[in-house]
Amino acid sequence: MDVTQYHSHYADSSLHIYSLYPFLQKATTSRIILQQRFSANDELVSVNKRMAGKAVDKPPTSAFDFEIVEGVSDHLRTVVASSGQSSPWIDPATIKLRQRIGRGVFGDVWLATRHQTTADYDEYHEVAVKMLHPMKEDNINLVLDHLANLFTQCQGLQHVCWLQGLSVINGKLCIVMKFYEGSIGDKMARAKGGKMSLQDVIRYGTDLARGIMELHSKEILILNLKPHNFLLDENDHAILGDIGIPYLLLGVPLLTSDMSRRLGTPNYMAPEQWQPEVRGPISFETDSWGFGCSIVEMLTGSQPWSGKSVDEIHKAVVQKQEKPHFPGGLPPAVENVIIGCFEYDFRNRPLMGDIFQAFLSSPEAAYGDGGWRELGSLLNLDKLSGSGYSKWLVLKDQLQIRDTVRSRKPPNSCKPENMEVPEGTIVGVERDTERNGFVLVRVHGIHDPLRVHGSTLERVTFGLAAGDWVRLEEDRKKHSSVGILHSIYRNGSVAVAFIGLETFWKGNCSELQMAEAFCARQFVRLKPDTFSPRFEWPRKRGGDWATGRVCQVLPNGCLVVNFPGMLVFGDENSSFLADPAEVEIVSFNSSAGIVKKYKHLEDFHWAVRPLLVALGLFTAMKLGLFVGKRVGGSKLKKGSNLVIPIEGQKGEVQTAGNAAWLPPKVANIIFREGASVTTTSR
Ligand SMILES: Nc1ncnc2c1ncn2[C@@H]1O[C@H](COP(=O)(O)OP(=O)(O)OP(=O)(O)O)[C@@H](O)[C@H]1O
Repeated sequence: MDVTQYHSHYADSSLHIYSLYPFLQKATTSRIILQQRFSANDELVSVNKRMAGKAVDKPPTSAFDFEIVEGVSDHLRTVVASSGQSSPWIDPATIKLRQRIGRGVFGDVWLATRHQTTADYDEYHEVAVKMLHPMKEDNINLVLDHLANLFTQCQGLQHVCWLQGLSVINGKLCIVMKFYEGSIGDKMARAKGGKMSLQDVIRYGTDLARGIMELHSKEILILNLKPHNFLLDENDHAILGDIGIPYLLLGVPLLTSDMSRRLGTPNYMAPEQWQPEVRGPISFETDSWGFGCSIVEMLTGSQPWSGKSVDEIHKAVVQKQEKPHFPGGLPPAVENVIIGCFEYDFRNRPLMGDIFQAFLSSPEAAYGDGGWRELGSLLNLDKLSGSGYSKWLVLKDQLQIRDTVRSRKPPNSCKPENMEVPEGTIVGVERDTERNGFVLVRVHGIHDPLRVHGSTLERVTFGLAAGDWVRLEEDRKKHSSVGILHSIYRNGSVAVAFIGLETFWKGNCSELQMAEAFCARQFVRLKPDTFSPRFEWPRKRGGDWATGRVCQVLPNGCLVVNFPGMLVFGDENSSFLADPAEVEIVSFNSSAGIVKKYKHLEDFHWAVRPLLVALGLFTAMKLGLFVGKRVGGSKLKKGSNLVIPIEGQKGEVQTAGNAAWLPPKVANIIFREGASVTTTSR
């Protein structure tokens, strides 16, 4: 293929972008030819001059002396849109990189010039080019495919950075975008104290929530929300500058990758974002966390977790489950929604629509001059978040007439505790309280419908409700076979979270079976047929697998397990993860025989065994002394305390009182009988 064929090839808009890759090497040649054509063609110069108000005087001769047509004309936008854009391809020869303006984990951003020419006009425009880091050749087609899809999805979105096309320059994939005036991050850097007025935060926040909703409606997650990725247009509107590159590159190995930062920028990353296949999956609500962090930064002028290393942030967010601090005194709706953004379990966070509503309902006008009035000290959100289901979780499913419903189980519980509605059908929804109101439920055997608050009910479709534990009929190696159902639509399509998957598994409820539920405080051990568990699992002294206690259930069913029966020293890891498909529940009742029951008792606390051993010795001693005294003729009155002489001790010491050093549960077990044992010195 010669250069002419190559150009006509690209002109064919139906051409699929990844079929172009083998010919990219020729791009440099084609650029030279294009420039020669310009230099020789005075006609084109006069065409330029005819472009009202946007003419350039002479054609550029090098990569750095283009004259720029200010802004991006609507004309160009129309041309791009009307070209059908079935091929988003931009000839690399028409792009001149001028200056690098940023370097991120996924690539560099360049200020560049794009040359566009038709029979009627000839224009040079400033564009921004996001040049992705090099990747293995095998992956290029896959990423191009994703990019082409992203490009199509993003066309016409109002609050998202305008993508002009895709190209490959020097073998690197490039996203060509409109060049914007600057970012919110830049504006903050110039502002006093590095922060913004509440008025601006609410105004920009509303714009951004709109942009995020636009992308979410196309099933695109952004995963990299931060003030430097919020661009400002010529009308001072905030535009989403990152169109979900981390999401796009999910699972694609990059040649130069910092794995800890592959899924976003640490300061803004949600707990599940650090290891989505273990603590995930990532979801729309992952962006709610990033949005919350960005708003906090815009309000305070300091980055969440500023001054902490990546490891420290990981520890704070993922392990200690800490939340960023933010100032009080915000409009109540905004404050509530931001508190919700920092829920550890993403199901309890608001969706972007909820955030948008909260920002929209907080008119900045109510705050006078828009000055930031900081009321009180920083709020620690740890204290604010309550237990139980959040309002945001309940709002995610709107009940409708004819839905089958049942009472919701309390959170962290396997069994329903108050089944006011074991199963019923919605026959009425209160209209004036649509989003969070009462419903009428017809329950079998009860004459009149019950009036119940919608938040206490969950929808049951084909026998399943969100939150149920499910098993995939077909066993798949990559991910666990047991997971948690997150949503079930009325047509039976489902989204399930499984360990091993970074995003939801989507399918039909007919592929699922109910699975045994796990909840906090249950004891679990590896199933006998599990020889190499997915996660590290400790062994007892004898070499058998230890039994642990579930302290948390993650949204994908991953169990966080502690081992109270094992003594932990210093910094040793005290909590482990477990795949629910690999463990079984252990309980006193299910432990057959006295030996197994005793062994299970040892799982409650590491001190049980030494104490019982000590108690056994002690009892033996008591018995020995008693027998000795009987033999020696001394008589103890019935009911009197047993007195044990101890060398060198003065006064009476109640051993039961000494149980204060014991953990309370162990103390209860051992001293439950209320035996009074006294020691005294001779
Ligand atoms: N279309 C654009 N117009 C103007 N400036 C842009 C555009 N896109 C990005 N920028 C700016 O370029 C800089 C670098 O952006 P980039 O997104 O690559 O870096 P980053 O935000 O540091 O890292 P990353 O997003 O990869 O985590 C940012 O300051 C951003 O504001």
